[in-house]
Amino acid sequence: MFVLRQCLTLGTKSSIRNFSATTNLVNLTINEDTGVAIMELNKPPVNSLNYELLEAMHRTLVKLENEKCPGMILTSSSRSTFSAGLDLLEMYKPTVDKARRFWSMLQNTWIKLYSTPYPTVAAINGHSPAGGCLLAMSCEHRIMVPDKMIGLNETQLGIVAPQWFQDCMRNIIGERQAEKALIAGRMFTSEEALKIGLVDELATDKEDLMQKAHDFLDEQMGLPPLARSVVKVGFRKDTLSKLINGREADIKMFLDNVFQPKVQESLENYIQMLKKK
Ligand SMILES: CCCC/C=C/CC(=O)SCCNC(=O)CCNC(=O)[C@H](O)C(C)(C)COP(=O)(O)OP(=O)(O)OC[C@H]1O[C@@H](n2cnc3c(N)ncnc32)[C@H](O)[C@@H]1OP(=O)(O)O
Repeated sequence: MFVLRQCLTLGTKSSIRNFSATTNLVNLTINEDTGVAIMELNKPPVNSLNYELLEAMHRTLVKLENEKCPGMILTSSSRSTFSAGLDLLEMYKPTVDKARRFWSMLQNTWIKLYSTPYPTVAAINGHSPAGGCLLAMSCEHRIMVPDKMIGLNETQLGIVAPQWFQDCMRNIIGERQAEKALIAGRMFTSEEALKIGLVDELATDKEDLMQKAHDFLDEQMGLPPLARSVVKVGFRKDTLSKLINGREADIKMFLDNVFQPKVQESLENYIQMLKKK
């Protein structure tokens, strides 16, 4: 196993097949011996989730499903950030069609990621606010490097985390902790996130992060896959069905919300603040 992992980090061609989604927004590396996939988000500088990145992720997840992927690590090519969440520019003064198309692709991608039968682990190598936190929470296991921030901070931006974002958090950290975190739009340090169970492990650095992610997958891939996946999907089905059966209502809620003048004002101020940093 050690030899294989070393091949993986060094990128030895004999055991690694590199598949790049047609855009390079997602780098997909599949280990030919183990089948383990590493899905690396690659939209510099901070992997903000715009339509194109979400679509590339969706396409990659469909490919992994078709190829009967045995396990997947979700990570980022950015040095500072796992994902900065939804691309604010997709929500700032969009047309109705653009906003609808964007939200629908976000739903598609989340449904695919949350319902994967195979084990998934988020190797969180940087900050992970809002939609970034959603991606991490949609994996089965979360490992994070120290001194970064994670959480659903929407309230602090004057926007509301959609119900399914909230449900994902509630499923992981429980009703009371989720209520407090969501009302405040609280961001947690890696260490705080570990304490409340929002992440499962801390890693010392990127190498340790990937090692721990592989260890998690090794353990999961040793379990009978069908039984494993039935239990996983069983636990997630209520949260999934709520969105799947209410997709149109969820889009409507997003559109009603995003076009409110107060929301547009908050987005504008926030974008300006980020640009001035
Ligand atoms: C209406 C209902 C919708 C409900 C749901 C919303 C869910 C969401 O996901 S909303 C998005 C929430 N995201 C955030 O609050 C994160 C904002 N970004 C940051 O806090 C920081 O960028 C960072 C901690 C992630 C990284 O910090 P770092 O110092 O490394 O990078 P920066 O210099 O801040 O940013 C670089 C560059 O990227 C732009 N940018 C950052 N985040 C976003 C984003 N989410 N969307 C679009 N663009 C983003 C930032 O403006 C900088 O751009 P320039 O280089 O042009 O200045």
